[in-house]
Amino acid sequence: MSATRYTYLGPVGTFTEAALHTLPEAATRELVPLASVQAALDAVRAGEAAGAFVPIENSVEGAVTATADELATGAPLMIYREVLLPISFALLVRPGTELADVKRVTSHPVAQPQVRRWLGANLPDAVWEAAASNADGARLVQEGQSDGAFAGEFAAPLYGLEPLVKDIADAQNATTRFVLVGRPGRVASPTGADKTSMVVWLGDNHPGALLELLQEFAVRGVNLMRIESRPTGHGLGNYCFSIDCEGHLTERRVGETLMGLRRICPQIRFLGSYPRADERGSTPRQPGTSDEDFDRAADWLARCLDGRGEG
Ligand SMILES: O=C(O)C(=O)Cc1ccccc1
Repeated sequence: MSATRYTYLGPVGTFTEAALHTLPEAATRELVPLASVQAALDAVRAGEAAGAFVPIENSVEGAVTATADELATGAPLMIYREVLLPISFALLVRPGTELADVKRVTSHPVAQPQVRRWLGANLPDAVWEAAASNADGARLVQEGQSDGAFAGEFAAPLYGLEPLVKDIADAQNATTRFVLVGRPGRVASPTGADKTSMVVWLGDNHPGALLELLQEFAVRGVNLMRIESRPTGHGLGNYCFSIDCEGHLTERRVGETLMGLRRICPQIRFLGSYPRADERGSTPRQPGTSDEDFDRAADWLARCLDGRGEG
């Protein structure tokens, strides 16, 4: 086991690698590119690496399903950090290629919806093929298996390619979220601007089941940041919910929410509390939801037992 090794979605030149380098500790780690999210996570599960850095969510396409599903149902892992990276693509080609020569293009599937309109307008007849990552697409172009790769401009020199078109992004401000994942361990102390992730399974299918789940957050003033349904794989209509909320597990309102979910749901997986990467502060606290409010209520309850519950 290497305590200093981080795996990531490779090969070299992915956006994932660029995002990883924004973490200060990356400078002192052995960074190992692997061919898939699964391989990166499995290396952590096997104890061959201390962390895996992988994409999890995109502001245009939504969940990176390979990551979301692995975290929900694979052997347990936890999220320790997140990084947000604005993404714009360059069309990377072999030197000398002109736009008219580009018949086949490639990218990671999550990138395709971000360049779809550009493709329709500029290369309507080109065939798009999936690559294991955007940098792997660049490698496919280098090897002649494709003519153009949508990837970071920074990947071009790594694969002997040139950016034929730069700044391709159907949606302005497209952002991808990446996470550093490790084996389950101690949750880092709260920073004051934290996020908590979990996966929750609903029990029997009855009217209001999802509402009951959401109420656990609402009554404690916990703001949801993301909720996404994912099929459980056990037949049509069977879903679990991948949820991010504001706050840290050590906050009473968050802890009590998770306990509430634990009581009403057949299964819940805590995925970590970690510093949120966006600079926006938490939404204003609802009255009656601070740690002090919870403590005062607990004190009052104890006093009730002694007949001192008034006031
Ligand atoms: O990191 C990469 O290059 C990837 O292939 C994952 C990805 C896909 C789409 C946008 C950002 C990152």
